[in-house]
Amino acid sequence: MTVGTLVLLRHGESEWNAKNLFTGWVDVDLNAKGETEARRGGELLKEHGLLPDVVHTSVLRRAIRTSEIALHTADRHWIPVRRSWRLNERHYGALQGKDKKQTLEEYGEEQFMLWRRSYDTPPPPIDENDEYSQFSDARYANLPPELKPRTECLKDVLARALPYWYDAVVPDLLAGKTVLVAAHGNSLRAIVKHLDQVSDEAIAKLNIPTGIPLRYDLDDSLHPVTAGGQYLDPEAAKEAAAAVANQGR
Ligand SMILES: O=C(O)[C@@H](CO)OP(=O)(O)O
Repeated sequence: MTVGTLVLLRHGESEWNAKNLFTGWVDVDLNAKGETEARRGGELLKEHGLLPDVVHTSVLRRAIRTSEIALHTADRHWIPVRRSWRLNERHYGALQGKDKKQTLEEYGEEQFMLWRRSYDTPPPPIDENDEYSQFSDARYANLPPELKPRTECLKDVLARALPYWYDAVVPDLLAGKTVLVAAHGNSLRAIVKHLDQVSDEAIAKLNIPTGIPLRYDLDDSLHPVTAGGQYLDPEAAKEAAAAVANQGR
């Protein structure tokens, strides 16, 4: 059996990444740098001959637009698209809209990093009527209330992403396709944790840079041939991942 190739792509820099605000499910757009990163992502796909047959995205603008720009650049704008809230960024609860530096100063390093990177400590829940709540957003109208998050830790993200992974992404991989998944820092960390069987402790140290495609070749059991996959621009990925790790400082 030939298993297809998986390409993970975190959206380019968003308006709120640049302002250093916790974002989560808030539907902010890419900024100009993010659009450039998305184009570069598409060029890398083209240069490496890694041309997606199908794309899966979250229902958030920054991932959708990144995939569109990258695919347009790679001349693959015509491939089938599927979207799911299950690929959304982690819901950041009451931290959505808050400044990362101020939050670090107010709560201290330990609490800040527990909220940002621990596997199972969610931030405080958001109030349904908060200006940054998505409780009444039309795109989630058909979700039963118990599935609509008020906050999420990475463990929650993995639990809601896995049904989509197995129902929608895996069948494409098993059909031998090159599958692009355009999503977010923390939803991609959850998928990487699952693929590479990263421990709950080690996942805290893993950061995904914006706009650089991460290639995974998988064996018949869907285990990565190379642990951690391969960034199409490894040098840029290393530098950009360190910058993500240092946000708030
Ligand atoms: O704000 C967010 O939604 C995420 C991704 O930008 O931030 P962090 O890297 O702090 O988890």
